[in-house]
Amino acid sequence: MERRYMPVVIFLAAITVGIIIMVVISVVQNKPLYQKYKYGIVLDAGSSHTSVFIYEWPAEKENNTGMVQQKHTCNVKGKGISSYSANPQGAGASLQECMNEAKQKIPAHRHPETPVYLGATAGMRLLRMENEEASKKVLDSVALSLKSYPFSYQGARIISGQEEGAFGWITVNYLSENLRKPTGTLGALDLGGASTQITFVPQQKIESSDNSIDFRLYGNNYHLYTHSFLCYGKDQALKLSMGKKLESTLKTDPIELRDPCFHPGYKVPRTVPDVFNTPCTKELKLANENFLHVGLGNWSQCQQSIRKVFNTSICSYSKCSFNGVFQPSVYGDFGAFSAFFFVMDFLNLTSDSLATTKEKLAAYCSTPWEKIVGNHPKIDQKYLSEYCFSATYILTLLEDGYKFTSNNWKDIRFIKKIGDSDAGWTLGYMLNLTNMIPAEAPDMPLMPYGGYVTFMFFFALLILVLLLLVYLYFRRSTRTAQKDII
Ligand SMILES: Nc1ccn([C@@H]2O[C@H](COP(=O)(O)OP(=O)(O)O)[C@@H](O)[C@H]2O)c(=O)n1
Ligand SMILES: [Ca+2]
Repeated sequence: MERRYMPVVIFLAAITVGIIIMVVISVVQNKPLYQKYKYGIVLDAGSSHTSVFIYEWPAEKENNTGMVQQKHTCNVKGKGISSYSANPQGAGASLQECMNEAKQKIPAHRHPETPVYLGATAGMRLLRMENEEASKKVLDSVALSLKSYPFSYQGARIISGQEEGAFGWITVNYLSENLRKPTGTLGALDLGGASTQITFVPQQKIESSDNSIDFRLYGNNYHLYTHSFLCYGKDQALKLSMGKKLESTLKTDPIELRDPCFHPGYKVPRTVPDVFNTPCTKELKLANENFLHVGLGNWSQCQQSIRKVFNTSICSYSKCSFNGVFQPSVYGDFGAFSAFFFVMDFLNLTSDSLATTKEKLAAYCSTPWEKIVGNHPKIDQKYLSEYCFSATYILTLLEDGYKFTSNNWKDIRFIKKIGDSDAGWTLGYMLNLTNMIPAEAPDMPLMPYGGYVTFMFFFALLILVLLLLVYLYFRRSTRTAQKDII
């Protein structure tokens, strides 16, 4: 190589090394430490069963929207904790299997800093109404059990219906990444076994303070309408509805409850206290008698009978849903989860118009019980027998109760999960209690990380090319100058 080229080679090499060092440093300096995850555990102690949710999020990004994800769920075997009122120790013991699983799923060095919350919903609200002492014992028992694990125990309590509704709303909007954008939010419809919640941002004024809840999240104010109807979860609603029918048939002998919400050919002996063993039906008199529950399979009669559990004749506000509860007109899109999803998904009714949904459901309800059992031999007959009632209840609640119409029926999305995380109140509850949703928007870097590295690389490359061009230009002009001199 000619000697005179040496400075150019050294010059280019130095620039190349410089660029490499610059890019490497920017990558190392700004690389998010994705391997550092934090964890949180929430137990959803529902009326029918308890589920344990494990959430995880990258440690450095905990205040960004959409970063917390569901890592694992575990369904506790057996019924909900409220079913242990006669044997409170059993409630705590029932959690052991899932909590041991949580110990396996979360890295041991994170255990002491991992918060554990238990929130009990409508089943425990009902038990507290019925027998406060027993509900305390059950909560003490689950608390004692949770404290025996190496996690950071943060409490076991009965959450209010407003919390249940509002945190369900936060969950679905956090997961859909609606909270930092100017786009609208998603209303939340949650159907449990013992209560049901409706939560959305209304267009009209909220006339009752009980139904109003305000949040400031990521710099935006949200003024939410929420209501939780105790006794209007699908299992308690079935008791309400059967109770009403029983009242009018108890005089007949032999007692036969001819029920349009059950399939033709369905015939099951039951006892009257089975239906009246809840505070939801307490005003109805209790008689220790047996009756035969007989299915008729008539959808429109079923809907008529269900309408009787909604009192729409009283309202002291400008408008009401039912039972004198204020509700502004439903507005915007809604996510309908938990039993709304389970029931409608089982019947393949999640994507039809309201009219088609009714037609299909009417055909399903009138299908003989024998045929239904034949089509689903593996499903527990208790659950299988209730789908006609449950779906008819869902339609009646949404249409007659909440006042959805055939026009805005399509705005209801029946969902189980958003991404990998279940829709439900638990995620919102944890985000709130760990202060993971800041009131003000956190400062964001100018551009996303990947964009930043790419930008740095191409900018450095551009400088290199420019320098090279400048060098070549000067070399040529020097040569021309030298020629001119010669
Ligand atoms: N795979 C599943 C799980 C639950 N479910 C029902 O979903 C409801 C869940 O209610 P829950 O136990 O959360 O009760 P609440 O305390 O929320 O009222 C119950 O009626 C269950 O029977 C279902 O239909 N299918
Ligand atoms: Ca629930």
